[in-house]
Amino acid sequence: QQSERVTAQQFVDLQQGQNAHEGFRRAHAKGICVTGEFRSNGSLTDYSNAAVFNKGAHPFVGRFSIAGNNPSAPDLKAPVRSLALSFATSAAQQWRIAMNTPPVMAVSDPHTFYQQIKAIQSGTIAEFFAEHPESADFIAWKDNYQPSGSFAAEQYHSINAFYLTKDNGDKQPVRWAMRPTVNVANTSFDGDDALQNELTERLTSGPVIFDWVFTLATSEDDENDPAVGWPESREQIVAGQIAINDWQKQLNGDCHEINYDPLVLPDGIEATRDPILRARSAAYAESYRRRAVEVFNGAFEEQQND
Ligand code: HEM
Repeated sequence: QQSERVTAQQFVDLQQGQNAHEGFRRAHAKGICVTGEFRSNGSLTDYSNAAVFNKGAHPFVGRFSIAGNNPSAPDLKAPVRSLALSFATSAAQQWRIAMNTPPVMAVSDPHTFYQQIKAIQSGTIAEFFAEHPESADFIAWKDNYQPSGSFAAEQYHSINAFYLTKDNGDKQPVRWAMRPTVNVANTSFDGDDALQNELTERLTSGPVIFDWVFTLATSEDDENDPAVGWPESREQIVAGQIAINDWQKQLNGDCHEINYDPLVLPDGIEATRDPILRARSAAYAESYRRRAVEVFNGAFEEQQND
């Protein structure tokens, strides 16, 4: 059955909870800014006009985060870890990407996702899953997922599909993932900032590298449904590697004022009709508007004078 429709404001009200943390993102509130470059090998230029795929190095401003609305939450307790990237090849050609550790969502539309968040908050998620057969792929992932000891050792997924496009009208639906190049089963870091501290320590000895892997859908796959995984036999193309070189604390870092809106796309990448993408864009804008007003009104004045 179709869930009741919800607005971006209702989403953000629900996500921020009773006591909003002023000036912070209403979801993925705890994070760390990073910078680096995408070293493109040029292998996607047959599929897309996006300048980012031209062979060479393309800088980005990124952010590792954990899901949740609390900017001081314990890193190792979060069920989902995330990586966001922002490429700006020119003022008009920007690409904002926000990825999570699960490869799929548990539901296919925003209104049902709203009900899922309510179920998590009220402790009834088992009942929710029992009533939602479309959650099967998500649950299969969740049951096998072992959180690693490092942001560098997770695999981050686009979840939603997009089109790679060419000027001649060719359109290839894809999902992508950042595939880690290190294996870190556990960490010796503890405390609330274990993952951030592990990352900053790791970066003192060199960049953190991921392979950027694109999976090409066939006509058998529904690119508009983020809850259904695609068969492992689908063709994959490694477009190059992202290399993260440096970090900044989020409050004074370059990522803080970026809204990683998944509909900010350059020429050569287009949105699918997946309704979650529109809901994300609207909710991120609402969250951004709230935090921007609070920062303007002095939410961080004390911290910035430290
Ligand atoms: C309807 C579904 C969703 C809603 C309503 C939603 C909502 C939000 C909101 C309100 C923010 C804070 C934005 C800001 O203030 O800058 C956020 C951040 C984020 N979301 Fe979502 N989200 C949804 C689905 C997803 C999905 C499917 C993914 C992964 C592919 C995702 C990944 C992220 C990440 C990584 C961030 C943090 C980005 C950053 O570092 O700034 N979200 N989300």
